[in-house]
Amino acid sequence: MTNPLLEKAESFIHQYCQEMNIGPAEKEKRIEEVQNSILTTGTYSHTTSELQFGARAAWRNSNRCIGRLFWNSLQLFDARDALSKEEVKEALFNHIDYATNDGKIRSTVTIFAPREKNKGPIRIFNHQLIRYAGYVKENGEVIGDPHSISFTQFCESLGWRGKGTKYDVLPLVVQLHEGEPFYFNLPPDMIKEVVIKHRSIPEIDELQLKWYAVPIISDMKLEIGGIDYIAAPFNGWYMETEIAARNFADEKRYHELPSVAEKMGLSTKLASNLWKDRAIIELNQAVLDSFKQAGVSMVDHHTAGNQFALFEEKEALEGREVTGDWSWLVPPVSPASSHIFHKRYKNTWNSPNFLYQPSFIK
Ligand code: HEM
Ligand SMILES: N=C(Nc1cccc(CNC[C@@H]2CCCN2)c1)c1cccs1
Repeated sequence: MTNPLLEKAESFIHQYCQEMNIGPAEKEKRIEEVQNSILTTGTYSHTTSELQFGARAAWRNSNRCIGRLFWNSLQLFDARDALSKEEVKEALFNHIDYATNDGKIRSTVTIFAPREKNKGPIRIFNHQLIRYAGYVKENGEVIGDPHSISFTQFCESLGWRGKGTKYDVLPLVVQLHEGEPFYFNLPPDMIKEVVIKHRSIPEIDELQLKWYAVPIISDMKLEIGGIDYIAAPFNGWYMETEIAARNFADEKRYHELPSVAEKMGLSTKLASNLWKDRAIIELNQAVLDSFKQAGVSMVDHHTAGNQFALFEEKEALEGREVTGDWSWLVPPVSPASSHIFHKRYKNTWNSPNFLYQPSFIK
């Protein structure tokens, strides 16, 4: 009778030992340790070194990520012993502080305890550690980020109240061992934000747009060698198109293109005026300039594409095939100007990896 966890564990240890140049004797010893643990306790625990390699390999295997060139420089915080509210809060604050690094962003992952037997582990309910609230007013008007409406309502059901502005930072919501979810606000001075201004179109500044500096995904599961780390927040830095061509531009997000076009003095009457395209380009330019001016790390979509090409070359030298999800890898601005557009990628899913997990909101 094959034990699925045993197979995944052995396969991961083989990969770890191969890539870390660990000899056969030490490998066999570790394999035996893991086998015994699984057979006696039903699970096993990673060494910190295995955890660090596993998280880096998971980033390297993330098919939808254009930023993978730097996979081997991911910083790990091992928070598997953080089991109380205070310790979890401390670990999350430490992540935000360390990653932000006053704007010189450091790619970081914090890994909390995995599911142990029946003890449900820690679960973070936020999509990202820093995210703006979304509200629907009586008259149906939406304030803030529409993408956050349901989570904002959930926070309010826990007793949280926002100011009701366009940029209210949501609280962190955590559940410990299947207990009642609890929330806590982030100290405002911990959250770095960038006000968006344009170098040569000052009218755009009048829109008073801003965005937070560090994207920290907190709702994905990190799977390593058959172990599911369901709380493993990770961050990199933004590619400008994410903010300027999606978060601000999508009709179902901040829907700012008509206002940007109007500030630019463009007529929005005819689609063939390409007013949307002109607005998107100037918004991308403003986001890039503002982040640079603020000393906050960010990559433009051309540089990111070139870095991805380098990643592909390096992987080929290592004898690894790059897997990818073309539809996510191509940037949403000038896609055909990127080499990615003209290539195909196998979208096979390798382990370790980051995966979606069922959202908690009922
Ligand atoms: C260092 C700078 C980084 C940049 C510029 C970058 C860029 C991106 C972009 C633009 C996306 C598409 C997001 C979207 O369209 O919503 C993405 C997806 C992704 N990235 Fe990266 N990334 C970086 C670092 C990281 C790190 C450190 C990790 C994990 C350790 C990571 C894991 C992922 C994953 C798992 C996805 C897919 C998310 C999903 O399926 O929803 N990335 N990345
Ligand atoms: N630059 C980043 N962007 C990013 C990466 C993964 C996932 C996401 C969020 N994707 C979902 C959003 C929300 C709707 C459509 N896009 C953003 C990073 C976030 C964390 C590490 S890198």
